[in-house]
Amino acid sequence: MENKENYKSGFISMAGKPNVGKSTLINSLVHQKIVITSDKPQTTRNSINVILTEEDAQMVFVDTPGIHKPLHKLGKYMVNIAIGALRGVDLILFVLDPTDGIRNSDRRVAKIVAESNIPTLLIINKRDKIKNMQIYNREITEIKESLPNLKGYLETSAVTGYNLAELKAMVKEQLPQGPQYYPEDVISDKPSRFIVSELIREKIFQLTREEIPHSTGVVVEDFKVRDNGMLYIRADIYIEKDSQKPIIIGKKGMMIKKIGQLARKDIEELFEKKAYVELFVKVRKNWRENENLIRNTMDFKQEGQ
Ligand SMILES: Nc1nc2c(ncn2[C@@H]2O[C@H](COP(=O)(O)OP(=O)(O)OP(=O)(O)O)[C@@H](O)[C@H]2O)c(=O)[nH]1
Repeated sequence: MENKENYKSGFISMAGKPNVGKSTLINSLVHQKIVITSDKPQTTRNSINVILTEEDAQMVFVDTPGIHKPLHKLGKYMVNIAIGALRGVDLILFVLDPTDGIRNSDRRVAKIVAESNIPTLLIINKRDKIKNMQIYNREITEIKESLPNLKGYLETSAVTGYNLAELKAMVKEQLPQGPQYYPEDVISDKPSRFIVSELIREKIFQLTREEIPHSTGVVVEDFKVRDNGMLYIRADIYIEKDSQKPIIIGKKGMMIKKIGQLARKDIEELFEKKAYVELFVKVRKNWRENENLIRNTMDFKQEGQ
């Protein structure tokens, strides 16, 4: 940890219901794809630190699962992680997506954010999709008034980049003076194999529908650089039912091939190396209720990062 004069640093937790754009905002702020996104709610399952280091500040963004009413043990785990990630941070970015209306689910998150008593910026995201902001005035004012530690308000678009420079400036302004927690070249606190398992999971979220994405877990069993400099990755995809197997594998193996191809593209870009990705599908009945398997898919093996 390096101490520099007049240097600012801190941990910034994202808070919001699922699908409001928390992960997309982080990727856009750091100009790199580190955390996964999809058009389906509950994509993020764990908390991940994404680090943005600049001349005068280091911002550690904590991506969190969306806060929702959990339906299974995995969901409870996710919500606990999201709420836990608000403890002890320097700033909360509370993200709303009004395109879906401002609802009780947002008010429940507002209550949790208010109770944390941590300085908060209220972010209205997906501004590019909103024609008339006026119609949300009443609900937004109500949410603002419910946050005793509100320090700022901003409308953004994580997709077009609208107001993201302003957002970064507002974040910096709120951060205390502090040390550089991570070396300059570190972009995430998670090991490579975890990020790889997330990239594979993202493709499943993007390519499959209904209960399939949410029933899937990915564990990277092998991650190594071969003598020829190529990355070799072997991963298991867990599903919950035999009937889901033909869907993940697809006709003549086309679906699993596509998942592997798209994941390989992202992996090669991120690690700047050619990669070989081998995927296996395994049925583990009700794995989302199984503590050990949840940990296997959420956590990671420490060796061979
Ligand atoms: N038009 C538009 N779409 C956005 C914007 N931000 C995010 N999205 C889209 O909204 C969807 C959800 O984005 P995510 O970043 O995965 O949302 P999240 O809040 O991290 O979701 P969870 O992981 O479920 O908590 C994706 O399809 C994004 O492309 C935005 O500013 N404008």
